[in-house]
Amino acid sequence: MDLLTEDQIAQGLQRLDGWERENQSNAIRRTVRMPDFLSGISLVASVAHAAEEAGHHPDIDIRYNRITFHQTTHAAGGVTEADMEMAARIDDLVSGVQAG
Ligand SMILES: C[C@H](O)[C@H](O)[C@H]1CNC2=NC(N)=NC(=O)C2=N1
Repeated sequence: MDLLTEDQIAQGLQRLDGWERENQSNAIRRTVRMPDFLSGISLVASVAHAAEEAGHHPDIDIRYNRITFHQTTHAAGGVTEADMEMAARIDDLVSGVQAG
C-alpha cells in the first residue's frame, strides 16, 4: 500500500476525531480517557476485534484509564489509507463508549 503524502495525512486528520500526526514514529495517534481501567480494557478489546476483521492493527499504549492508539503501516514504513480507515473505525467505537 502506498504511503500518504504529508498533505494527504493532514487532510485525512481533518475527517477524524482527535487524531494527530506523530513524527517520531511515522504514525498518527489518538489518546482517549476512559472512566477507569476496565472500561479502557473493554474499549481495547473492541478495537482488537475490529483490527482482526480489518487485518490492520494499531499499536496500543494502556496507562490506567488513558489509552493511546498509534496507527501506522509497518510494512510501508508510514501512514497509508489503511491507517486512516482503521482510525475511523476506532473513532466509531470510541464514540459509542467514551466519557470524556
Ligand atoms: C500479513 C498481515 O496482513 C500483515 O502482517 C499486516 C497485519 N497488520 C498490520 N497492521 C499494521 N498496522 N501494519 C502492518 O503493516 C500490518 N501488517
